[in-house]
Amino acid sequence: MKYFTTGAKSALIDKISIEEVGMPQMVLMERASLGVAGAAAEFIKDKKQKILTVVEGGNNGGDGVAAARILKERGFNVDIFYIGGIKKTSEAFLEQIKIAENCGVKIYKASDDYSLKSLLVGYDIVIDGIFGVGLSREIGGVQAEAINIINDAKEERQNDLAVISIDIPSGVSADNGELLGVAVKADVTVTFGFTKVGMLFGKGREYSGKIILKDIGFPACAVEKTAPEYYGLDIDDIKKILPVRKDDSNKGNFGRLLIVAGNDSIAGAAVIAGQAAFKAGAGLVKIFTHKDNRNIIGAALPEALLDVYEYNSDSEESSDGTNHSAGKCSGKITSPGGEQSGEIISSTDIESLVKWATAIAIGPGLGTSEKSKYLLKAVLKAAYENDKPVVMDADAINIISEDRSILKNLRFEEKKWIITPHMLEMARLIKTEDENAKDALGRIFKDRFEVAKYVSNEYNIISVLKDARTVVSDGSSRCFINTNGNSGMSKGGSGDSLTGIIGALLAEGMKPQDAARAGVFIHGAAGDIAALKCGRTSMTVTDLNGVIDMIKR
Ligand SMILES: NC(=O)C1=CN([C@@H]2O[C@H](COP(=O)(O)OP(=O)(O)OC[C@H]3O[C@@H](n4cnc5c(N)ncnc54)[C@H](O)[C@@H]3O)[C@@H](O)[C@H]2O)[C@@H](O)CC1
Ligand SMILES: [K+]
Repeated sequence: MKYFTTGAKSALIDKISIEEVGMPQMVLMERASLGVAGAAAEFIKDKKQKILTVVEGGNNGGDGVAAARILKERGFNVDIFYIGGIKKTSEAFLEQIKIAENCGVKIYKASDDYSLKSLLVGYDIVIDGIFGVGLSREIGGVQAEAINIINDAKEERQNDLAVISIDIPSGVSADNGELLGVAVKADVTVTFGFTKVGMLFGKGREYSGKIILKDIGFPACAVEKTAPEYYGLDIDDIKKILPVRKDDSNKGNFGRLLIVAGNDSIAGAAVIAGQAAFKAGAGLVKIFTHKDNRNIIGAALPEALLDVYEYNSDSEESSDGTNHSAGKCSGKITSPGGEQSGEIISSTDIESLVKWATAIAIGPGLGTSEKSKYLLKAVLKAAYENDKPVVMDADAINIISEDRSILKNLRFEEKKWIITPHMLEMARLIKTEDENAKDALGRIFKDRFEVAKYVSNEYNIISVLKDARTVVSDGSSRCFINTNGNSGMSKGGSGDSLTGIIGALLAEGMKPQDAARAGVFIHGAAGDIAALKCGRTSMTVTDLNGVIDMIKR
């Protein structure tokens, strides 16, 4: 397991390490600077290249000054530009300036009328030590000017100017990846102890470039005392929570997943979810879908069991009952305004389908018509009454967004169900009456963890907030952040695949929180293998589904 820290948590780890454990600040700073110098030396290679370390007067600047001194001692051609615009310079920074001057490092001060713009022309590399995790508000004035000069020079000179940020690109919020006014666009960021949460998401991710994580010796007791909330898992952690597939077993040992998906003439989502479920290890998969999909799904996924329903609206001739002799009526549907009515006819009633399953996945391609609403409500009610785990995605979420009482009325004592909205679906799910989806989306970007946590507690379920980095919340203060996966997965069907994987893991008996975390991890890892095999541009969800089993091996 690895932790990710916010700005406040990083500062607290510093503080406890220094004030309570007794680590001298200058020791931590020296180790941080050695880390920066080492990473920079590896990146630079040609010692003739000229490096300009641009600093402010906080501890991030202190790291910058110390790194410049270490690089100089190692024979690199390095100078410092000191902006000098913050009110309170840190003592460590001032001490580092003294040491650097004693070691003969040239320091250009803006207060001596040196211009960063003119100076920068003569340099090949910028080391950014302007702000670190102490950044607390929008950047303006001289620091914004310096950052714009660096970014403009980078834009103009592209690969002829490299930018290395210390700890976090100056201007990126360590908490959510948003830019506080302006931010340095780095090629490389050398970060200390823990990757900052803001470097994983949105602009923060883009601006960080390649992230190099350096252990600078924060004592474990200091870290534990701060109880970091955000964490990631690696393949070994995931393997520990996956069910063991014993040799002495049969298909009945690996669960029965009921997938309620598809709509008249929409079969693809059900096929993708079913494929993924088999690949993720489900013993039996039954798809419950519209009768029109029978032949397509039967041909595309012959290993799946299939149960179909027929929908007769009142306006159709077949609604006279004559066609129903072979079927059981699952329910009559009337829209609230009475504008649409009809009935769902299936050979197996919904209660029996749900009872057969060890878990249920519902939503892919389901549609949002009255018929789809009826199906969702009937399946969830039966699942609730029969104590079955459920994963809900896509149209299931869209329907719930319109009528949140569906979920609110089915609250278990424990969190047994999983919901997997992407950012827009989440926005629809949380938006208040006087808010539009765009504003709700803005709230998610500001604090996705809080939103995921809110949904988890509001409905007493596990929430999986899907994005380039997916977050899983069980409603506690701790959140899992998944860091694998790639842009090749941003394609139609990707969510259906995740639903199938999570459904399979639930059906195999995993706890919902574990099924959600492992499902998201397996999905991302399979996406990475598919990208290696086929390339991000051309990989498809079928390619991803095809390699799911490789992660479980
Ligand atoms: N404290 C420690 O012991 C260590 C700190 N380290 C470094 O120190 C950094 C944190 O240092 P600091 O806490 O001094 O903070 P920073 O160096 O990030 O920022 C300096 C100061 O700028 C001011 N400031 C914040 N936002 C501003 C804005 N928008 N405009 C103008 N001024 C603003 C604040 O007063 C802040 O303290 C880390 O990111 C890391 O690089 C490392 O040396 C490891 C050890
Ligand atoms: K920085």
